[in-house]
Amino acid sequence: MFSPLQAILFEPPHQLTILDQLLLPFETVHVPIRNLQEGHRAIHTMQVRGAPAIAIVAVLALVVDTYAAHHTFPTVDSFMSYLDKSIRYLQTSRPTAVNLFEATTRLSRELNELAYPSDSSAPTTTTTTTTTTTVGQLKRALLEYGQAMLDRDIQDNKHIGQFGAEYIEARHLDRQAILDGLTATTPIHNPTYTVLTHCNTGALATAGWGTALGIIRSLNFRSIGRIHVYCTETRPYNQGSRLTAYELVHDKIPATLITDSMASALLASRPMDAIVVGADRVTANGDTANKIGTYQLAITAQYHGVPFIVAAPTTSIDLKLATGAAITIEERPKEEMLSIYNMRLAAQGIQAWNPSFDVTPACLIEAIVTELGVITKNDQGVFDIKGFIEKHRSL
Ligand SMILES: CSC[C@H]1O[C@H](OP(=O)(O)O)[C@H](O)[C@@H]1O
Repeated sequence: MFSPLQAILFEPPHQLTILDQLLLPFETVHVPIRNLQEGHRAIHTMQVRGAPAIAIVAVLALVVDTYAAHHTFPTVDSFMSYLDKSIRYLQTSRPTAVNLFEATTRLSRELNELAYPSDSSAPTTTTTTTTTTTVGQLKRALLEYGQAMLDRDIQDNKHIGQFGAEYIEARHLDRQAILDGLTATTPIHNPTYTVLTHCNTGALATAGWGTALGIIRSLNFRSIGRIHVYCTETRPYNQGSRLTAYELVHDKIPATLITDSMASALLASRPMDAIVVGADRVTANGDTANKIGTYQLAITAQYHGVPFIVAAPTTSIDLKLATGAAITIEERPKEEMLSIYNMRLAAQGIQAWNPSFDVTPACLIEAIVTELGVITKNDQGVFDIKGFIEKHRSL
């Protein structure tokens, strides 16, 4: 049974259904995903979107496809060959978010290790019994991998929410104390936290709770009645006005919608505890690809002395890329910018540039909130993301 903010419903092993986000908030329509092609199309057309959500839908589309009654695999090799071809196809759906690539690459590695165990490490014995993996075991492993992605994402987001809320509370006291000349330990009674967010990074972009919006949810839970959220429209897909506003109203979190062009004027007009955004791909140095408009929010945050915080599960971190210069930025059809709901918004004949993401350099980012904790810059003023992950994964 779908809940109102649920983007993905998986009823293993055969049924995957998504909420068609192109129609929100005006219509609630659930769409079955029965095979790879339908999964690829749902991601490519942005019926489902959000870096974590598209990775989960891609893998679960592969699950329901391989479990389809008509789909038989006579040998392990035939299954693995189909898996490899399917993963390459799914990876063509959208290029910028790393989550889909990370999830499917890890899936391929794990299933190959299962299908073709390397016995080279096995001790030599006089009588060897080789246990061959069956297609059924591989399909089961694929199903469990997809289910684990759903479960892990929600847990990651709850941790991100907790770490991020605590960080903003601490910064609020620090900032308030500085503003009032008080010591950082001076209790500030009845603080009101004001945060600005961009795009949609909530339950609709993930398996639940959300990343940047997950931080806002956690902050709201801890400070009921003492938070006000500003969200940008996020043209041209309007993730903010259509999806984030929808989630904030659903959760009864006090919030105000602004146009993208109002952000600097907003920061100039009132105190802002933080700008909190999501991420599609964070590179090893902390450069972050996120929804178009994020970069200019980071610039205005810097100018106004407002903490700029990125919320990113480690599944959105790409340590293979040294900097953001190497990130592929998706360009969407210009028609998505020139019209809305089939209504033309611009003069006929005008050209349009429609990049779906931009890259915010690490120098404009104060903190990266992950499920392992908050990454801040070291004494050299840079992020050591690899070192942070290795340290916290070993704990
Ligand atoms: C936790 S969602 C991360 C990221 O994905 C969104 O992009 P899109 O709506 O195009 O899939 C946006 O950039 C969010 O910040």
